Amino acid sequence: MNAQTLLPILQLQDLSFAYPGQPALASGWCASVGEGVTLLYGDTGSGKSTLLRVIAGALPSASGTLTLAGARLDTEPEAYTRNVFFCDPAAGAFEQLTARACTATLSEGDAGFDAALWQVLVEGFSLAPHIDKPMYMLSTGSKRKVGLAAALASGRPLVLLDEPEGALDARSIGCLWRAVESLAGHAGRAIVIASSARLDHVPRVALAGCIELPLR
Ligand SMILES: Nc1ncnc2c1ncn2[C@@H]1O[C@H](COP(=O)(O)OP(=O)(O)OP(=O)(O)O)[C@@H](O)[C@H]1O
Repeated sequence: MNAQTLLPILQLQDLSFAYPGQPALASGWCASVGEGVTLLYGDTGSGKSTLLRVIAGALPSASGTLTLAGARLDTEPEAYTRNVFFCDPAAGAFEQLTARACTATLSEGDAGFDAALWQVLVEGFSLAPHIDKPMYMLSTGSKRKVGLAAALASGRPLVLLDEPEGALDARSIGCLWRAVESLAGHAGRAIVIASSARLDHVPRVALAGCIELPLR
């Protein structure tokens, strides 16, 4: 546990998780995530994606207390999950929706969704020609861009990004980090980026904290 804290947005207390028959990926773990960008760093297979899913409330077999922007996952699951953006559009749940409709679904209940920023990201990610196509017609990279544009335009207090550079072209990677940089200074907002790279190659994004796997 070595997350540094400004204002805690996410608090994890006594968190434990193991897949059936496997060693624990987290055991009695405590951490706070504050405003700005926190890196969730670890080698391939160390558990980054799993921990993002636990934090998103998508793996209910985890134990412990997770509190996000004042809402506890165990006692106020709807309020908790409304406060977090996490999605993997390449995973297949949105195949029959257009990219625009997928975005509308992902931003449901998000009063702070920034439609103007989303439009800028659609242009920056070269998504405009694809935005009214069904997701099944999009490449893996374009699907990931749809998810990233929705994530970065989200007004939810916590945004979880899993290997955000994956399958992106160089221009889109530039757009991604410019957006992350500008969001990093927003009060009441935290971005957790899972990556097997330390992000040293992104000098413009100053990290507020780093959580390193395996958790100790
Ligand atoms: N649904 C699952 N059921 C059982 N074991 C799983 C499942 N998903 C992942 N695992 C295992 O849990 C461990 C952590 O996987 P996870 O995908 O969270 O790691 P990661 O750090 O995100 O890896 P990568 O960098 O390759 O994405 C791995 O040993 C993986 O095989």
